[in-house]
Amino acid sequence: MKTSVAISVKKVDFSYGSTKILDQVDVDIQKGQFTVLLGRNGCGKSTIFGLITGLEQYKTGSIKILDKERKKLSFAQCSKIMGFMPQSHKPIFPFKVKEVVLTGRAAFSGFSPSAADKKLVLEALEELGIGHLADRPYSDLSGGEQQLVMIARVMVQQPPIILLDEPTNHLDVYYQTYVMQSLRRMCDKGMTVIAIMHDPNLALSYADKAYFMKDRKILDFEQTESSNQAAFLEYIYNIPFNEIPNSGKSYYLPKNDK
Ligand SMILES: Nc1ncnc2c1ncn2[C@@H]1O[C@H](COP(=O)(O)OP(=O)(O)OP(=O)(O)O)[C@@H](O)[C@H]1O
Repeated sequence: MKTSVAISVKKVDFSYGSTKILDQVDVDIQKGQFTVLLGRNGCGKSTIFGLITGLEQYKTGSIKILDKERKKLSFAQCSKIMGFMPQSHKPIFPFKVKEVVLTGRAAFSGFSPSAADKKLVLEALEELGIGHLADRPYSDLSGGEQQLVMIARVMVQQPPIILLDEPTNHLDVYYQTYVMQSLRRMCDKGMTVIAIMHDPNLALSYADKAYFMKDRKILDFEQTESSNQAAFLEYIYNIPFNEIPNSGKSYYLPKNDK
């Protein structure tokens, strides 16, 4: 039976050596939704992405990508289903931006990119508001510009599922908004996007679904058993928050009683 679930994680444990990072983690990522994953530094967010993308191996439990057990998918199959932007990427050669983005098409076009591949590259750069960078050497760009190029590189793969590890961490407020709106539009067209983020307000403003990690588990922001969501955020981040109503939504700011 076909489901509406893009990624299903069931009862997954994971340790680095003797240090347990995930304990019986369960989460279902819905197709066509913009899902965000937050939590304190070192809580295990990138580790979950590593298990989903195959960079790390799970020994217990199950991870299904579009109904297929991830362990049984080849690298080539995974790269057609999932696009992944890791947290850090080191520029080595001074390739032009458009050439770097074109490498995102490699799984489809090999070493002979077509005119259609090149058109996709320029469209992705325009979609992210960085068309003007197309001919610049990638290694000369600022950290934020490089990050936008890496997002474009994932977009041109046109996979049904995209995983982004901190897509907005180097961006100014303008580009943070630009990227979040762009990811929102991609989900509205049917793509599944999962992003690791650190700013709860930015994440909650655009996402359909928010999960937070704490104590080796994943918790659903909507199904918190805390008395309210500010209390839930206090539990996650170990600092008190104020809930600030704003145009029918809530913002959460750390309390500053000074
Ligand atoms: N290859 C590794 N070997 C040993 N420990 C690791 C390894 N990778 C990560 N860890 C540890 O596992 C824990 C979870 O790391 P992970 O990168 O998943 O956290 P994170 O939630 O993504 O953190 P951040 O928000 O800081 O990026 C951390 O304590 C980290 O030090």
